[in-house]
Amino acid sequence: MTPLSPKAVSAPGKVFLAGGYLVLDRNYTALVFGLDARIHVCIEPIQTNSGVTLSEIIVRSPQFKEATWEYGYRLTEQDGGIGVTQLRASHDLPLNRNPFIQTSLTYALTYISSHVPHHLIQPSQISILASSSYYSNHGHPPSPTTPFHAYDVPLHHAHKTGLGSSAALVTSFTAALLSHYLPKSIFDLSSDSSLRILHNLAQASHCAAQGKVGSGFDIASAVYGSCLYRRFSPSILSSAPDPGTPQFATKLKVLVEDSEHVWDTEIQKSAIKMPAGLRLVMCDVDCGSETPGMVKQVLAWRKENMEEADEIWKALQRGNEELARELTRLATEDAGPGDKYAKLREIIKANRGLIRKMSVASKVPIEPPQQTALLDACSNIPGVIGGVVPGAGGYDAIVLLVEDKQSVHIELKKLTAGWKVDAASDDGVKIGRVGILGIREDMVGVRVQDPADYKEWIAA
Ligand SMILES: Nc1ncnc2c1ncn2[C@@H]1O[C@H](COP(=O)(O)OP(=O)(O)O)[C@@H](O)[C@H]1O
Ligand SMILES: C[C@@](O)(CCOP(=O)(O)OP(=O)(O)O)CC(=O)O
Repeated sequence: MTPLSPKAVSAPGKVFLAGGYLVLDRNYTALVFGLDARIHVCIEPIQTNSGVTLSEIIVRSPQFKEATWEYGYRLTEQDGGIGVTQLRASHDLPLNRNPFIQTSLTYALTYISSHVPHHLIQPSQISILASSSYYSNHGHPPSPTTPFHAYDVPLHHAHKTGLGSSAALVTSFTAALLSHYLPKSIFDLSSDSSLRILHNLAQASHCAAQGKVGSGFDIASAVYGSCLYRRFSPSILSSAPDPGTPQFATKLKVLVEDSEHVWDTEIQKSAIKMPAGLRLVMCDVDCGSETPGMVKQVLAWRKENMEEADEIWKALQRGNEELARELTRLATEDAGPGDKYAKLREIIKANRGLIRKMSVASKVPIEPPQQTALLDACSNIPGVIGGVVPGAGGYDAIVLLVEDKQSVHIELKKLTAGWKVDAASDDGVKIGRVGILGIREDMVGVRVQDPADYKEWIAA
């Protein structure tokens, strides 16, 4: 049997600029930017000398300690798809689980098995490499020729910066498997229909691994890059088939290929652009406070206060659409005389006002006072157009829209380096060090990569 050729794929992280909470409801949309922080996945056949073929797939994250996951796979009965079992490296070691990897593997292999005979799914090894901005841990590139950092800790000690690592991982991992095992006539990342298949399959895997149906904006931006996003109806995935149950393989194929035309996701790539001369800057804010359950709390408040909430939701939706329109106008038309960014500044300011209104009314720290102070200080720097607390909000990040100039970067560095809100504010939360992440927006979604680029990371 000729071995399949190695393949590599990467997918971007995201920053949710506008539409947090609104996007959970299909009546509203979100503005999501892809980032130049990517998760790369390289897959290659395992060379077996003995002629014995074990049905085994080995996955590694070579940047981290103890980050190897080995899986056995087999075709299950009653069209239940491919069953994937984690193998123990040694009897006395506990199983180190990675539900995002195991679930994506189960879903992708099951989908692949509905197109190619099971014996063609040959063993492989898969390597995962993530841009250093996904984690705030201190790492170092092991050689001058690699952009990736090695960390001295296991993955569960990595501090996430919130760029959507699991969505970028599930997307690039799924894309790498499909590209490796399926012929190009069935799956080809340069075709729109394959992107739709990847999107639907990655959404299904990500939801199953998370154990909940979110809005799916992070998978959408990992596949398509920066876009205006309207979610799919949640019932599409809440009624999705379960792995291992009879007919899982057939039902998953129908769902992923959308034979019944149920997917109502809307992705508008052309509706958002970044004007030349502007860029996004992301800041990571150190804070001891976790804010679990924010989504639940906001939705519960909205349910109880529908009228007031709808007023804010509608005004924010108008503001978010205006923001997308103005960014696109500046990117495509000649700006008139005067301060060409004046309107953009006003729109961001007004939207922040509405977000604070939402925060105060729901008693959820979406833009808490500590972040208001930081955003206001940054916005006063010449060349900073404005900023917001991204996504669900909270204490741990801000995103700024700035003129792409050295002077702006220098002033921002000065401000953030000296920033400390020591006095605990009313809510008792102190925020500490503010760091600028070395990343910016990237319009491109999932991308084919050259497997040769990862050679030094891949164990022989
Ligand atoms: N480099 C990596 N290698 C393997 N798995 C990873 C890697 N980075 C992230 N993950 C997986 O994604 C999970 C983090 O996902 P999640 O908690 O949803 O955070 P995020 O907001 O970054 O998506 C990790 O627990 C791990 O399972
Ligand atoms: C509230 C939300 O609309 C947006 C949350 O955006 P974040 O970027 O904060 O999300 P995480 O990556 O999961 O931390 C929930 C959703 O859309 O699912």
